[in-house]
Amino acid sequence: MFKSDGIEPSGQGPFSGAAARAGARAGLDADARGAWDRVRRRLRAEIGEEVYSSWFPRLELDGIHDGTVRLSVPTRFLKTWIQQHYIERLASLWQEEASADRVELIVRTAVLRAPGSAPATIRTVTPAVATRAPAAEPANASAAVTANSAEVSNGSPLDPRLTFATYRLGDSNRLAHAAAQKVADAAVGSGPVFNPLYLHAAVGLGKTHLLQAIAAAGADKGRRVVYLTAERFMYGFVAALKSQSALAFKEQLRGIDTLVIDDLQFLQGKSVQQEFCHTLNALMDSGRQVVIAADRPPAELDALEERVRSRLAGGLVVEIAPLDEELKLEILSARVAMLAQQHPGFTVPPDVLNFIARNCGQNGRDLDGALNRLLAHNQLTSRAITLEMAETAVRDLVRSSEPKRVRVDDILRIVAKHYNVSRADILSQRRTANVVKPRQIAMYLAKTLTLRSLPEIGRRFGGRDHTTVLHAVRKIDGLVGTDRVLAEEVETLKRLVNDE
Ligand SMILES: Nc1ncnc2c1ncn2[C@@H]1O[C@H](COP(=O)(O)OP(=O)(O)OP(=O)(O)O)[C@@H](O)[C@H]1O
Repeated sequence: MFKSDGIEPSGQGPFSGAAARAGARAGLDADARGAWDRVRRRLRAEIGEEVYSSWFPRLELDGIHDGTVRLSVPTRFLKTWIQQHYIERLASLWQEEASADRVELIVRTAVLRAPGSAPATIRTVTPAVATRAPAAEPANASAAVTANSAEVSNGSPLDPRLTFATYRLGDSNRLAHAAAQKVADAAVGSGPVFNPLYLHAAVGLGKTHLLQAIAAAGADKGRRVVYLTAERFMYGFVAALKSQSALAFKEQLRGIDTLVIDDLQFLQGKSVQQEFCHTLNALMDSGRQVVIAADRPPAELDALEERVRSRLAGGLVVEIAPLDEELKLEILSARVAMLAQQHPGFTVPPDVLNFIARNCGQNGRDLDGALNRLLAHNQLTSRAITLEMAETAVRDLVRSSEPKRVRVDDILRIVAKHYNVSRADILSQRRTANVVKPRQIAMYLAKTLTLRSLPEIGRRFGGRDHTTVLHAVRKIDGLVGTDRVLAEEVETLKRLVNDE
């Protein structure tokens, strides 16, 4: 009996927690590594290079404990596929090579991925035509695995929330948005505008949102649009090969007007890549629009063949940069308005939105997570959303997005040294300008870089009232927007504190 329990549990146990698993992986002993090498070699020999390179390169051994082997993959889709087709085989290989009596297969969380590797995104893959579908449910991998290749070539469903109307604009995404809008606005039957349009960005910065907006707008205009994740393309092609319907699969894909491929970094396997390349060429050569997103620029898609990379780089390549604070606030406000439609009375005060924008991560998904947390607390406890409540509700999210915890003591020491005053000066009641400025900056840093509440910071700064801290935070916050020299000083100090 082989168990598979989905996403990494966060509970206790021999395998629990990111650190434990990272440590387990790093600390695999020579026996485990040797057995893993042999299992892989044998599997590869049995199923052939082609199939192996489509499904197994991202399977990792996380550890062996009490006779149980734990393997992980980055997506739920891969997990389901391997679970359904190869788990028995993997189990008997492990039994033979390491006398293991159990194999567990789990999905690695984004936090656990190896440095530089692709994020563990999970996409809805239920087969459907690329027209407006009901709001996407969480990934339905088993539906994908039982789908056939023809269903795949119809594309994945679109989330009706991801449209141009709900996409917020800032400096970091203006160009990507303009290019996407131009592609979507092109008259039906006219040639492609930029081909391919290639968007790249780190996790959660809105690539899928823009891609789905293009697909939805195209479908609304009557274009035949197919939106697929690279994984789904890969699955469709392999399923078509198996059922000997590859020709039909290719023809269906080549008969569309717009092909939208998401998460291209996940495309793997030589023949899958070749097929992708043929599809790309066939579509582009016959004047159809191709739109692609990935987590890195074409030149850095190391797993892809050079000719695919250069074809991709030949269109318009646009990066979406990290969200700045203003854009985060825009996204948060729009999201609150959306949540309020489903949960009348749900409001989030501006200071809480500011706190989340500053402290709860760098991307749209982090922001969604923080707001969902507030909503849950609000609904479950009936407590109004205040800054204090938010600090408690999202405390762990703040921590996980900070590389390390910053201490107020470090801030005091670094700021004092920088402005050539003593720590005692900062904590004193003196109000001369040369002391007031560093004190206010230190309070601002304490509020923005730590989890301390205003009253706590007041206490750490010589027993001051929380309104004094609030005044300082607001003042520096305002000055940072208008005084470039001060903004640079504050940035330097932040770096010094974070490097501590
Ligand atoms: N500019 C934006 N306006 C509105 N919502 C946004 C914006 N950018 C990101 N989001 C929201 O943030 C969340 C994550 O965005 P999305 O899934 O598009 O990211 P992604 O770049 O595709 O990430 P991944 O690389 O993990 O696939 C979504 O809920 C999305 O709607």
